[in-house]
Amino acid sequence: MNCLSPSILSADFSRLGEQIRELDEAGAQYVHIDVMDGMFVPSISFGLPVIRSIRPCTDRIFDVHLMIEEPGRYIEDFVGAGADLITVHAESCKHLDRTIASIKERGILAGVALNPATPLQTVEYVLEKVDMVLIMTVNPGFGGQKFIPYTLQKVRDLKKMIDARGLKTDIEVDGGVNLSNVEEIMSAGANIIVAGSAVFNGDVAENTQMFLDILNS
Ligand SMILES: O=C(CO)[C@H](O)[C@H](O)COP(=O)(O)O
Ligand SMILES: [Fe+2]
Repeated sequence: MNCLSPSILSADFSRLGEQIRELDEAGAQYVHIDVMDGMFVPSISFGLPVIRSIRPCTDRIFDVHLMIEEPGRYIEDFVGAGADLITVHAESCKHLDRTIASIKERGILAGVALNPATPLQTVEYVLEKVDMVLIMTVNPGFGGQKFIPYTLQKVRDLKKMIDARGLKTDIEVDGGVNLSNVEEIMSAGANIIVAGSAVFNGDVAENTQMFLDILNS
């Protein structure tokens, strides 16, 4: 199934609850929550108290993308705050296998993210252990960047790797996705689509609906 995961990094934070309810009513299946620590990536976004406070706004899947150093230190806290799916960057974990196990032990979904230049081989041995692989299609740290074209081939190669093993692992793409390139990205094999600026710039409900029409076509 194809799902939309709007990134609230581009939301109007003064009306965050209201905007999340708008996404929910428009039918977005996930809410993508970008946590940045100013170390793994240059920016600092928001963290646990914000996630806790928006949790009552929707029952949609909280898709928490941790762009923080050694995320293994905080898994319990993010589960407690309401995460349904936690994605950690392979580049940020000294012990990726242990961090994935710590997410799965808590009964939620686990994802592993790769920066654009990180080889797919990095997930080769843990592929069976995760529910999702997130292919970064921009360098992480900011919303509103331009999609990096070579990452499309990476999505195709990952899809091949997953199919060859008979797995059903989800492929999420994140960064620079818009209404003009989303079809090509889905054709490459992605089934969970993150979009921040393309959803929140303009009419949120209308943009969500336009993405969902493409995802469901
Ligand atoms: O992880 C991210 C940045 O590191 C964001 O999820 C991503 O950039 C979404 O924003 P946009 O769709 O505007 O590119
Ligand atoms: Fe993200």
